[in-house]
Amino acid sequence: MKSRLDLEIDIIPGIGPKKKTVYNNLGIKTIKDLLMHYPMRYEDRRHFKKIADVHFEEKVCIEGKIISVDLKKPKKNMVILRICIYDNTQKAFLTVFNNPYIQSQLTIGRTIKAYGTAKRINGICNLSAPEIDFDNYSKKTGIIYPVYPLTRGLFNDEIIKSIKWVLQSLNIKELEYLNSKYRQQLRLCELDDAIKNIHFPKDPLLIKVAKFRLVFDEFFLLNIGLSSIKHGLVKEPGIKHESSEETKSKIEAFVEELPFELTKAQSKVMQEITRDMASHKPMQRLVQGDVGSGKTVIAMIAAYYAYINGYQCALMAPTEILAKQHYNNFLDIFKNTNAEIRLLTGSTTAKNKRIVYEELLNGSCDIVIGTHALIEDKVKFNNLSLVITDEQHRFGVRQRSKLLLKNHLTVDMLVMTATPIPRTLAFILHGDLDISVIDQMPSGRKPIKTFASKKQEANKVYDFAKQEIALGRQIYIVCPLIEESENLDIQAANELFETLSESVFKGYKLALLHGKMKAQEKQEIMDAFSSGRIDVLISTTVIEVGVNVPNSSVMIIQDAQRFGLSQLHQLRGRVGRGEYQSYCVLLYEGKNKYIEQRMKIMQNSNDGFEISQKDLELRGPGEYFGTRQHGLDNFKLADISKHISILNLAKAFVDEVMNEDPELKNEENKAIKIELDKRFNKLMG
Ligand SMILES: Nc1ncnc2c1ncn2[C@@H]1O[C@H](COP(=O)(O)OP(=O)(O)OP(=O)(O)O)[C@@H](O)[C@H]1O
Repeated sequence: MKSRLDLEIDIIPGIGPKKKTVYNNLGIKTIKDLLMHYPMRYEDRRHFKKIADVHFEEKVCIEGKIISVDLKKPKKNMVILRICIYDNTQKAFLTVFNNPYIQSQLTIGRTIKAYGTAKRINGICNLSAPEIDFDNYSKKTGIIYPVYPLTRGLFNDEIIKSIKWVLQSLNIKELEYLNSKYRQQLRLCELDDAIKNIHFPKDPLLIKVAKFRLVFDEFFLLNIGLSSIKHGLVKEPGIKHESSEETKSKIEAFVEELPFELTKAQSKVMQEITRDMASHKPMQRLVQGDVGSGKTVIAMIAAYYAYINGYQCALMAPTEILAKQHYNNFLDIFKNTNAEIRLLTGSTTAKNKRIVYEELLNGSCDIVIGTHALIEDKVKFNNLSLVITDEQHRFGVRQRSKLLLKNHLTVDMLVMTATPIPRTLAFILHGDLDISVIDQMPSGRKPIKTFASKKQEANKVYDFAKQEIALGRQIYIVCPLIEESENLDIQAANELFETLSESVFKGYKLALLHGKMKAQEKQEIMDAFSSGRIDVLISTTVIEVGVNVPNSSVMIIQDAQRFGLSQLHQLRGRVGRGEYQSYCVLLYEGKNKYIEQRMKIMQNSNDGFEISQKDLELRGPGEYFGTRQHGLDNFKLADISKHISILNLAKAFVDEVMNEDPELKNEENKAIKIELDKRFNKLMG
């Protein structure tokens, strides 16, 4: 049976069709939505002050007996009441404009309570347009008063009245979905109490208790939802890769032949992946690592493992440049194997595409590397066992699950991301994946030296860059993305390119790279830069994603104040990839504490995880994660930068419940399942 709480809000007295539309504009359709429209702040109006003790310019509650009322009509349609009250200490004036209701209630000697900002007029306390309580009037004083997000045509008191009606007339106990055993274990209050107290708290402590419960709910439901997706997707058994001694020694030999020794962190992640691939359960693993921590080689080992088992592997990169780069790296590392490796991107000619399609279908191609071109319907595999996506950018969980659903659910899936996010948060963004972390850099890397410099000092920075060029190195100069339009952005890059070619870098080999260039043109420029034929590459943020040119040693970022810290860290990671000491110069403009603080963080830390944690704290989750859907924007109270401990509690509880009862079929979890089905989609946006 449908609960009355699921009914639309127009069952509430006073909400007609017009008001209903106004509420709808706030996203409030049902009674439940209304209950979840939480106050954005509170005014503590519990205590009354004696008029003699009132500080001016403060917001106060006062009460006193009416001793006189003065009525003025300065204009047509304007009535001003000046009510004089006295409380045995002093008198005060309440100035009320155009309020016939109050006017009708005023009798000398009656006690009146008011809340407002106290001003001193002629030495006497005056509250202009105060909120007034008579004994029988809806309370505005003596309470903690909730202040709600509003919209045009809706007043705070209307919301208060509507919510009060719901709390008095309907049974909100039925909202509870966690049994008392769980609540006790988690030290959570009951949901109906949380809702009552978040709206009408008698004590500030009760707001805390209520918030704790409601924040927990948001984290818990999103998380258990993601976890259910994971369990739902892995119902079918997957491909079990052979894990015999022979296979193991083949992998060891492959690793042995790499031009470097794996770091401990890489070895650990390799173990995690090969263990997943050797099991029947389809792998769904995310590899997180700082820029340059060596994720690609991990992908190669996984691909090799699939290959020696006679299966095919597909690697999907976000851009053509990256796909090509991976392709070349794979060709190099696999040169002593017989693996057939192909590239498939948007710019592959129709003829070559047909050939690759054919080879994938008949099984003669072992490893295919490409862009989104790989998920076209025409691409059919002979015996695919491993899909690797190099995300670089964060995809929403939903997009990825779509991608998975469209493809082969039972194949092993490896996701690589170069956007380190705080460990505590990774499971929210990637809650549908198991997570491996490469938390160590290859040895011998010299940490990049970072400097922040005012824009006016750019010429000094360019001189330094020239010294590096003289040593045989190469330089990146990054122009900011101008938010309003990509065209402006390109125009700015063009202008910088023209100016620098004509002035400080006259006689040097400069090139420009931006997002709107044709794929082939971009590729040619990147090839020229990779092979050392260009000294200075001026680019928009295109290069943020994973380009590897070990000879480049200086990264100059223009208008660095416009970038997020994580993005700056990503950009910086384009240098320091080879044997040379590398530098990153942040050219910035503007003077404020916030900018300087950010520049300092970049100078002091080279750790992507730490930087992203700071970035999150400074910018808040909304901006940090951008506009992509991930469920976080839809939290009402939960804030991942503030509520880490509640988040951890929710996560631990999700793990506990899902380990015991992954399909949420047990009696005690049935209500959770119902709540999840109702609320998860809302949380996912
Ligand atoms: N264990 C290692 N020892 C030395 N060099 C390594 C090691 N692992 C990887 N490398 C080298 O480090 C460089 C960066 O590796 P890779 O491109 O895989 O990094 P990444 O983690 O994908 O970085 P990004 O996210 O920035 O693309 C490459 O030139 C690679 O050959």
